Amino acid sequence: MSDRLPHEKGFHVSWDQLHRDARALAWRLDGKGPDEGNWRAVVGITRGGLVPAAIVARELDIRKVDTISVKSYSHQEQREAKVIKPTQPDIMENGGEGVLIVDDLVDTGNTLKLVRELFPKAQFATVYAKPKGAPLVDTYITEVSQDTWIFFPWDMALQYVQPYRGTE
Ligand SMILES: O=P(O)(O)OC[C@H]1O[C@H](OP(=O)(O)OP(=O)(O)O)[C@H](O)[C@@H]1O
Ligand SMILES: Nc1nc2[nH]cnc2c(=O)[nH]1
Ligand SMILES: [Mg+2]
Repeated sequence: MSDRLPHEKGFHVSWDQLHRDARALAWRLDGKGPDEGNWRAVVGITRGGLVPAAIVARELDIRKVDTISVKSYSHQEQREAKVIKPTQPDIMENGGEGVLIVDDLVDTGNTLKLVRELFPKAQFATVYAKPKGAPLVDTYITEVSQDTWIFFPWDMALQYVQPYRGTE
């Protein structure tokens, strides 16, 4: 069992909000790459990093997009982080220098710690960050408290809610 449960609060992110926040991340990273402001590739940490990585790659016109698959959670329970699919070998050259690594969020930092060992010279960016993991990210957009669980649009559906004042 994780010592991170239960989460007191929920932060529910819509597709629209995620798109805005991922664009804001791209805006912040624009022109900051080592080669005349450019990065040589974007790597999304699957699965959560896939959508933000695609948005950042589109905004910054980065055509080389790869993935690294890391699994560390089963629903809200944390397990040991494991790489279950690496990137192409050329992405790892020179410690990942010039590579932008994108994830949806950093929580405890376990996932990024593992990926940073593989890419010590890469730039790390997430859309959201919790305080414990925030020092492991170079750039992020929004910080939420450690006792908040972030719900992404792909984990939610529209549904009816009761009005605050019931009709008895
Ligand atoms: O900072 P940490 O405590 O390591 O947590 C952050 C990681 O947890 C989630 O991934 P998860 O392992 O749930 O897999 P998923 O991206 O496939 O949903 C999230 O997408 C981050 O990658
Ligand atoms: N969806 C989601 N996955 C996570 N993995 C670690 N923390 C979180 C979180 O707050 N939300
Ligand atoms: Mg993930």
